Amino acid sequence: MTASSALPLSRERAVGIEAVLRASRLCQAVFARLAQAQTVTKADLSPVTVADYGAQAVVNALLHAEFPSDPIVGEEDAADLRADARLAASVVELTNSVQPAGAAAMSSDDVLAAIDLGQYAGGKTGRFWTLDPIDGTKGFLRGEQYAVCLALVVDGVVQLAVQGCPNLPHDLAHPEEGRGSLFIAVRGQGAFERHFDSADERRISVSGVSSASETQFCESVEAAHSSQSDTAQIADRLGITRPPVRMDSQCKYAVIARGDAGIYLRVPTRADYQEKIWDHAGGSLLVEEAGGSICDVTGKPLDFSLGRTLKGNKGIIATNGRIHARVVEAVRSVLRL
Ligand SMILES: Nc1ncnc2c1ncn2[C@@H]1O[C@H](COP(=O)(O)O)[C@@H](OP(=O)(O)O)[C@H]1O
Ligand SMILES: [Mg+2]
Ligand SMILES: [Mg+2]
Ligand SMILES: [Mg+2]
Repeated sequence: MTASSALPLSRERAVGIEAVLRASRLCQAVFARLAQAQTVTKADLSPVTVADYGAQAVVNALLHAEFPSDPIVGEEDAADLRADARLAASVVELTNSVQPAGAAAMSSDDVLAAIDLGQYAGGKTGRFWTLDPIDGTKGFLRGEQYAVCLALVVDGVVQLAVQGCPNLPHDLAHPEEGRGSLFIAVRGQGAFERHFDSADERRISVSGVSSASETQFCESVEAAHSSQSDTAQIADRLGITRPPVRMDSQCKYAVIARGDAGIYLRVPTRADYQEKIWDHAGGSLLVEEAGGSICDVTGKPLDFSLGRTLKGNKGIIATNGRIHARVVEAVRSVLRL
């Protein structure tokens, strides 16, 4: 089923899908070409690859061509590329490799300027896009899960999500049967999945389990991003006996939205860490539109209106909805909140 063009945000939805598919193709090409993608280290010590820059250039350029007055809150900026001509040249080559046939090639200046369109501050009025060109860069580098995550925020509320998950199995129990899904949600219109090789969409919904002990929970692979000792205690308190599903990136939101797991926990490892809006905007809408619930570890709704970070929130709890209150109670009790 495909959403009718009469529905709200249908043009944004179609452009978002095209942008995320192009960026996902670019990332897959980088991984295939470079066993060890060229990486540089940003000030926060997170790895960033030529694919992160290229994917941000591709998405921003298309958004800017279609919606020239919409600002963009993107994770990356071109400062390191301006200081490294070789790195910049490989990003320019990559960006041009996924432009449609017949499109004029982007110059180095065009590509760097497109990346830097992502520096908007965000906030509570008007509309802006938020982009994580590769969420889960560490997963990408390991050949595991990562996601290209795009969302549209209007007056502080997420209205559209398009998320590409190139390595995600169509069926987690049968990874050999195919990988690569796109997840799409528009507020009020439901959540959908389509495979990379087909335009057919199917509506997805969260799992129907009504007891937390019967489900599995997901969390980060990286122990520095979420406290795995706290989540083990929370799982214990909920009577969950199955091991956690550890997965990088917002693919975790997709598997909650699709009903593969019932709970996603992200428990802060440091008091001063502020979650970034591009790490949660799209995923949170996917879960809500699939029938689930989301809040922070204190039970507060996520607030995307405060700038580039979720500075009013700490951590994340996303569930299938039916078990939400019970999970929030267990998290608060273990974390003594
Ligand atoms: N100390 C920390 N706590 C929580 N998240 C962190 C973190 N340091 C980095 N991150 C974020 O965790 C994201 C990956 O999420 P996950 O752990 O679910 O795979 C990273 O996104 P990028 O890979 O886009 O940089 C980064 O923004
Ligand atoms: Mg990063
Ligand atoms: Mg991220
Ligand atoms: Mg990223």
